[in-house]
Amino acid sequence: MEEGELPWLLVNEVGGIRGILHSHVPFLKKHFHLITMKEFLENRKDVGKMVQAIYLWWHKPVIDKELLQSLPNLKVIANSGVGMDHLDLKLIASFGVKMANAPRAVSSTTADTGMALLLASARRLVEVHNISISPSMDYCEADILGVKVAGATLGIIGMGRIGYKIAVRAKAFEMNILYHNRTRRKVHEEQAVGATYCKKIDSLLQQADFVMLVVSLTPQTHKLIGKRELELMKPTATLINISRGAVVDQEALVAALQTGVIRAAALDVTSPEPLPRDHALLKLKNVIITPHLGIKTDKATYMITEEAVENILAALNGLPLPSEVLPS
Ligand SMILES: O=C(O)C(=O)CO
Repeated sequence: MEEGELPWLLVNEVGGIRGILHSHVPFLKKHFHLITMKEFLENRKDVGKMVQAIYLWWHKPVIDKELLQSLPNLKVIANSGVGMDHLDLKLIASFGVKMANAPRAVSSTTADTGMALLLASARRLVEVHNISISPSMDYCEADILGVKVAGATLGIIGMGRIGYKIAVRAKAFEMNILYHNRTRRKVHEEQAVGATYCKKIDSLLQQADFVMLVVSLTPQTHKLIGKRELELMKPTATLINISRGAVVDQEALVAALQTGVIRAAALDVTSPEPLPRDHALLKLKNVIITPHLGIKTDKATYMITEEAVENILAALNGLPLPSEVLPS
């Protein structure tokens, strides 16, 4: 690379379903020479050795051994979100490549998504919207009775940054808050949001009216919520998932929703995404599904790009990465 030339940043595409947003391009171009996967694949040899960084947008491009081998000067991969379960962290590290995520940018907006799903499910917003726009607009009162949120108990499984921000929001909605986390929060943090620690998930499941999943997907959390756990929940309880689809045994969830083991589910994440159009979950009235809305607001996505740039520039300048992720 010539002195003064911008470092080369590989992105999947610009625009489209899996491309970075057009509105982020001017900012990225201030710092990098942008190159898309299509341009890279057309001229692998010449472009490959120029690329020093990758910005992953919604898990794309796929990082595999072949790609890593074709990028001999790659220094860093920045992810446009907090979950890194789509990456083989050990493989990437074995190429001497650093990795970063974007925890600062994502937490408030993802917490908002969780609360939006909780409220929408409690008050059956999708069902009543459909009633409201139907030609007959006919309903009896029982059709629209929801669940009272104030005074209800929310069980948060995963009390990291996002989980904590959900607790902040739930407190404002006058909910009682239980949480489970690998490590207990400090007492003053618990007190600030009025949250009670449950060492055992089972006790949280038995008490909560709403259970919100906010854990990362790891081998330990894969199918964390299965038939047994669903059966521990109250028949009046609602499951909300904003983590990853694979944290729930989806077949068990379908059965639980069909047979009244639990009241309802609100899912921002499924496995796979999107679900096949004939999937049983899409046919249930007591389910709300959103398309991994997570962080998707204009401001939060822009902040993610800013956080990614900050991490990439740190890595390229040999400085500590503000949000480095190490293989466990
Ligand atoms: O940050 C992430 O990994 C998300 O999935 C946000 O929804």
